[in-house]
Amino acid sequence: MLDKYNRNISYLRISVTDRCNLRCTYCMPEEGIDLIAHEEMLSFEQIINFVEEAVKTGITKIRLTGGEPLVRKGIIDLVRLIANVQGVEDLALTTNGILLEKYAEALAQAGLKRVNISLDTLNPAKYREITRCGDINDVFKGIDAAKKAGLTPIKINCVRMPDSSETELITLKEFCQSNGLDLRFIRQMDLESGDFSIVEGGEGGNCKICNRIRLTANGKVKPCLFNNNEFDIKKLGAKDAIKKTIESKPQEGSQNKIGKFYNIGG
Ligand SMILES: Nc1nc2c(ncn2[C@@H]2O[C@H](COP(=O)(O)OP(=O)(O)OP(=O)(O)O)[C@@H](O)[C@H]2O)c(=O)[nH]1
Ligand SMILES: C[S@@+](CC[C@H](N)C(=O)[O-])C[C@H]1O[C@@H](n2cnc3c(N)ncnc32)[C@H](O)[C@@H]1O
Ligand code: SF4
Ligand code: SF4
Repeated sequence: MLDKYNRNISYLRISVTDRCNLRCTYCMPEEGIDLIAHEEMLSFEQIINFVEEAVKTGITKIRLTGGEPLVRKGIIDLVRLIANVQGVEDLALTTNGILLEKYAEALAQAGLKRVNISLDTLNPAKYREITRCGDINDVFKGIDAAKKAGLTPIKINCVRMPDSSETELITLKEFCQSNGLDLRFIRQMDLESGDFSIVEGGEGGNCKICNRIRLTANGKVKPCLFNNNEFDIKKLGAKDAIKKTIESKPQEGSQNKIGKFYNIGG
């Protein structure tokens, strides 16, 4: 469906959970977050119903994200259900990679096409510092498993932090080149100030061609990462919520406070 600026809204990001097995310093506080209550989380049935309605309005590309999508119970079944919805052409997932070794093959079998993996450094100690608890070897094993399962092309998302050294980033670049991975640097966004001037990140940073909407884990549809507008599918129904979301999609990102990434499927 075209929005009022003639952009073709074809990309849906679904946050399947706000839970995560890491605590990246730029994303969430060490003590964790106020979690969405279990009974508030969308069921698979509600998600599939939403996807079916979304496809009718022209969505063809779906990305599962979170939180960490691989900690959602039954994620393989959810992938299979979404992959089977007619009209879904590209089904991808963004992950920290920790659980990929365990799930990559099953995800591919279920119909997932590709993964983007977050990795900000190759230094194990720095990795643990950034994620507060992660073992980088799990990510390496996850990358290998994703390659073997054919979840390609694999994009590596690296958030550039003020203290990222050039040497460190060059090492990561070389690692990606020699392993057939596409590396993308993402500028760290200030989640508190919502400073829009630092927005970057794939095509996501270009509002003029922005083609996406997002669904939160508790059923709010959002037109923009930087806009507080949201439409509740539990109140409005999926069809109406999608329509209202597309109608309200801003051309430029709003200056409002950015929502928390783990909540809105950053
Ligand atoms: N400005 C803006 N940035 C976004 C948006 N969505 C994601 N990003 C940024 O893009 C980064 C990478 O997101 P991914 O989950 O890998 O998704 P993607 O870039 O759409 O993935 P591809 O389809 O593979 O290009 C995120 O970490 C954010 O920094 C958005 O809607 N707006
Ligand atoms: C919120 S995570 C969800 C998916 C998964 N847990 C992961 O880390 O890939 C999606 C992306 O958002 C990025 N991200 C989180 N907080 C950010 C911030 N403050 N600025 C820029 N990117 C951020 C992460 O690096 C990751 O690539
Ligand atoms: S960036 Fe991803 S892995 Fe890191 S805390 Fe946020 S949701 Fe978890
Ligand atoms: S800031 Fe909003 S309008 Fe701009 S690219 Fe991101 S989601 Fe689209």
